Amino acid sequence: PAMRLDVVSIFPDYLAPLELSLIGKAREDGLLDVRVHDLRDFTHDRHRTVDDTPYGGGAGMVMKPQPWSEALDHVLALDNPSGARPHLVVPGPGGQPFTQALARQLALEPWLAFACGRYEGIDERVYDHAREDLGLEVSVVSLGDYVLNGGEVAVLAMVEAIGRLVPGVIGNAESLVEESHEDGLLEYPIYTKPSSWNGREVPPVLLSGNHGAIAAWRHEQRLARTAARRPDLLHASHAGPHGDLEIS
Ligand SMILES: N#Cc1c(-c2ccc3ccn(Cc4ccc(CN5CCOCC5)cc4)c3c2)n[nH]c1N
Repeated sequence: PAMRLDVVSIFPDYLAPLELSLIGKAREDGLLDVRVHDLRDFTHDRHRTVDDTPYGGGAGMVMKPQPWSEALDHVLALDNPSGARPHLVVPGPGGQPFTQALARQLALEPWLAFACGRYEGIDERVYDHAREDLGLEVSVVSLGDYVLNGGEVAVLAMVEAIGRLVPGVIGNAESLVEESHEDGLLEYPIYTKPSSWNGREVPPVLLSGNHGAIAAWRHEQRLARTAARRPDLLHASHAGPHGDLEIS
């Protein structure tokens, strides 16, 4: 059965890229069932109001609870005769870090619903309502330590990271194995034809056909790159036989 992904946003067009390329193809192949909903469809005033001023003062606006409550009811009722429950994922600057490990966990779930906030965020009672009244698991997740204006960009990234882990979405499965962050080291440099370009040569070892030497060179390159760019990812298990981190 397809993995179902619902996204609620006041900017549904922001999610249009999910109709393209890999995710788009996975949708055509019935591997992913992606539905985008406009939060304003769940307002009832003439101005389709979704925000208001914060109690207790402070800058900016807060998203009102009622539209979110009706949007979640709609998502839960749509094509859901069994009454199954989605895992509600809410992007937020204060959320738990979105990592490859979390992407792998979420890729195992049959149904994810994403709430894209804007302004200063969503009234806290929506989270309480979702957990306590709707019985949903709710996770607040952050892309990283920088400030965005809303959750849509984060959902595009999360849906791509999660979607590509769903079996069948990526053609050759082996490309999923050899990739950064899977065993904690960054990736090695990659090259393709021509072997000489702009007076620059491809490292000869890669043309040697000596697969042992190629594997050793690639591991060495991954260690060096990780040491240079992400020393935080290096730990004892990457030390060489001499107990040192073999970095040239
Ligand atoms: N994922 C992810 C994100 C987001 C993200 C995700 C969702 C929403 C919804 C609204 N915004 C805007 C926004 C920005 C900053 C703040 C903090 N406030 C603290 C108190 O002072 C005022 C500011 C709140 C809301 C969002 C931002 N940002 N960065 C990530 N990695």
